[in-house]
Amino acid sequence: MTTEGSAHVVDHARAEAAVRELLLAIGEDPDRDGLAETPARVARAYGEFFAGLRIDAAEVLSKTFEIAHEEMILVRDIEVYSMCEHHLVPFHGVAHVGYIPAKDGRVTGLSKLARLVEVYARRPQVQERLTTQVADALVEHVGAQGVIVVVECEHLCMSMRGIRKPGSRTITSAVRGQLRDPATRAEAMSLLLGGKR
Ligand SMILES: Nc1nc2c(ncn2[C@@H]2O[C@H](COP(=O)(O)OP(=O)(O)OP(=O)(O)O)[C@@H](O)[C@H]2O)c(=O)[nH]1
Ligand SMILES: [Zn+2]
Repeated sequence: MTTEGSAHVVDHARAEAAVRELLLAIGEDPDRDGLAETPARVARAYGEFFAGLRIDAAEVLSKTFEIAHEEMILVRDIEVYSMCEHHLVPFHGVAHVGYIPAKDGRVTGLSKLARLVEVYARRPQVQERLTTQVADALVEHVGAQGVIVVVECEHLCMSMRGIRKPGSRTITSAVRGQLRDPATRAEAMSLLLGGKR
């Protein structure tokens, strides 16, 4: 998980004051034993939740290497934890990221695909933007000739509040370049769903 340096991503004093205010707003006593350290804990947790705001996708994808592979590379079932920007509650699920390398056959490390998902998930987000940002970063920084990103998440803002429909899952996809071609896209989808359905 990409949480390195996360302790520094929020203004702790400000976050702690805000959490204390929230506790007062809901009618709690922020000084009672169990809550006394909560503002500090929440500030640290927010440092992790939003660590992606301070990580540059270009840097994550800066190292590539030559393996002369010109076919699709797909990493499936990358766990996603993000925060809905409307309600600041989590949405979570999986991302599948596939790409066709640049013409020069240079690829990025497999773990970097998961790190890339983290960069954009660990921000106030909507699922559509997360999906397109991951796709666009692979085109921009790796020179991918084609990209497919599929994200499938449950939004707690739809489960534990509001419409209260636990178990509903939202699926978003983004395709770029050669993956727009129906045959290539069909191959990607079969790899993506392979062994699952
Ligand atoms: N498109 C999209 N919508 C999202 C995402 N996360 C949450 N939402 C939706 O954002 C909308 C915000 O709607 P509002 O009417 O402004 O807020 P609300 O009154 O809290 O809405 P309800 O959730 O319907 O109670 C809701 O319909 C949420 O389901 C997301 O990732 N993508
Ligand atoms: Zn929400």
